[in-house]
Amino acid sequence: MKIAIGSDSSGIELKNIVVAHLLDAGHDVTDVGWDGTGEAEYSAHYARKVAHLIRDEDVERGVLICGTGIGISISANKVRGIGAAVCSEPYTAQHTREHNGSQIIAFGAFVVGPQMACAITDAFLGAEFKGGIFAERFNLIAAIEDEELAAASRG
Ligand SMILES: O=C(CO)[C@H](O)[C@H](O)[C@H](O)COP(=O)(O)O
Repeated sequence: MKIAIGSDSSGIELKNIVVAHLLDAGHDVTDVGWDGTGEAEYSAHYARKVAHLIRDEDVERGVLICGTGIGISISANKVRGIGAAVCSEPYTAQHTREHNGSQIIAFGAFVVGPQMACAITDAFLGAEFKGGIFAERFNLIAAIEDEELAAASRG
């Protein structure tokens, strides 16, 4: 599977572990940084890069890591059509793909250790969107975004 991954400075050690885990499993991984050189950007920067790769269909799924997973997931969710979910265990990671159609999983390096991070990632990648009633619910969420954008453009 084609997967993009990004983190801020707080998440870089865990990101490197997850990247190695994904490569071991045979995935095609695009690491958008931080790369450990120079000064790291705030997590929003890496969130946007991963979200754009998903939006442009260059990759199928994304993984984002910051200290808590919160700032980086909120940032990714600002990109139209993107669903990024913060998860601290595998059940929620599987569920958010199956029920919410999330394309990105996020977690915090201050919150989960390497084994849990890899288990969360595996559960997310192993799950598929169920469609049906969940597609109808997905569309209800998407409608909020569309209507808010339309309202903002009307001023
Ligand atoms: O982006 C975040 C929160 O919104 C992250 O959790 C950060 O990693 C956290 O705030 C720590 O930041 P720092 O600059 O690495 O100390």
